[in-house]
Amino acid sequence: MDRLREIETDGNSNPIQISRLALDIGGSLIKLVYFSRDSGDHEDPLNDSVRISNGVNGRLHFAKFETTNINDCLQFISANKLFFGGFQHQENPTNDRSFIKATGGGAYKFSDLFKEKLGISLEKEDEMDCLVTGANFLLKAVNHEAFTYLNGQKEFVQIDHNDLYPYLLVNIGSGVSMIKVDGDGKFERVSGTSVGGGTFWGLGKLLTKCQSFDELLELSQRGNNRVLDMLVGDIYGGMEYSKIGLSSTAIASSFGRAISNSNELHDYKPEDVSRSLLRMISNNIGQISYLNALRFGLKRIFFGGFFTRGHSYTMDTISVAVHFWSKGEAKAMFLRHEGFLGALGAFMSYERHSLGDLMVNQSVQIPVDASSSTDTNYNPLERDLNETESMQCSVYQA
Ligand SMILES: Nc1ncnc2c1ncn2[C@@H]1O[C@H](COP(=O)(O)OP(=O)(O)O)[C@@H](O)[C@H]1O
Ligand SMILES: CC(C)(COP(=O)(O)O)[C@@H](O)C(=O)NCCC(=O)O
Repeated sequence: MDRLREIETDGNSNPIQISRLALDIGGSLIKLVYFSRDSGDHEDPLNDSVRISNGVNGRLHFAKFETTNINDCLQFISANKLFFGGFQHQENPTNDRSFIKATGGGAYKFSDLFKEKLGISLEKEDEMDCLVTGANFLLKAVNHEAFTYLNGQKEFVQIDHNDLYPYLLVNIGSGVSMIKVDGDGKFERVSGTSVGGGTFWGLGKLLTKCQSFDELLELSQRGNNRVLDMLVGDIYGGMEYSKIGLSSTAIASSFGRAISNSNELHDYKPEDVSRSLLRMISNNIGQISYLNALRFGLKRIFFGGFFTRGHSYTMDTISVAVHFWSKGEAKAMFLRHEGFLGALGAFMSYERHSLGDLMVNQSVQIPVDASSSTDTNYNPLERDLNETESMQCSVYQA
């Protein structure tokens, strides 16, 4: 519980003031974004971005919990008094003590629970709207947010604000949503698939008996997909099918090898099962994403959602699929704050609904303590699930 205490004080034991909390309660994970004011001592006189007139300097914090452990999340919010960061209704402050902006299906499902346990109302924001707002904010305001990942090489993408739209946003959460984004608040959900992150975690759990998502991902790193996947060469006697552009090592049928012998599930290593599953789902999402990009002539596809978890094999497979099917025409890009798009969008919706009360400074700096995620060797798997991250920013009176 040290972490809970940590965020109640700054390094000098001054209480940190939390203002504004927003939630994205999804099928698998609850994401929290909240803002804490800097105590004056923390201001950096050399940093313009945290010195905006009327500005309140501070940090945006990010945290997540498994939705099945929602009580831990409630306890976290309560112990840190994060809900005082909600807003009072302007029209009738006595009517409702406070409310918090929340998005995702859980904002509906758990509305009564929040009221009962914390005495706060969840003010619901549309999930797709929040995803787009969060993605646009990150792409425009955060340096080194988007990157490509191919053959183990991570390259940050410089975003040209005047040439950002249109793009395809693919959010891989429990399920997958594909959204054509044409501008701020201008978007259309053009497709989706139920074969997503929940499928990988759910099927993987059943097939490997893994106890956690991280364990399943970690297993995949040690697995070999060729044990279970049927390759073109398996069917064509070691030869390629060059006429239709398939090499002998291309996967002809995911898990197809399991039919060619009398092996039972326990005869396969969980590592190999996890690897084939991750490859199958990532490849499928990459392909469907490309097809949707093709439908609308989009060249840039940004992937968000916590399925990717900054994991090399997942991102590599998605990138290869987009590259292969588009013949190099379309580009897959990933976001460092991958799973927090919806929560950020909900966070930013306070200003829209409170008549321009607050705005987030657009020149967000990545602080030293979050810089591990700009490191090309950054491995989120080495981090604690509920670890809080933060970035320096200003919120100011409009
Ligand atoms: N620690 C974790 N526990 C469970 N699932 C995780 C975890 N980390 C990553 N995931 C993956 O992320 C998916 C959820 O992504 P997210 O964007 O949060 O979607 P949702 O809003 O549906 O919860 C899970 O289905 C799983 O594939
Ligand atoms: C219903 C959802 C928007 C919920 O979002 P999630 O909690 O998965 O992030 C998503 O799971 C989804 O888009 N599913 C795919 C449904 C379909 O288009 O077939």
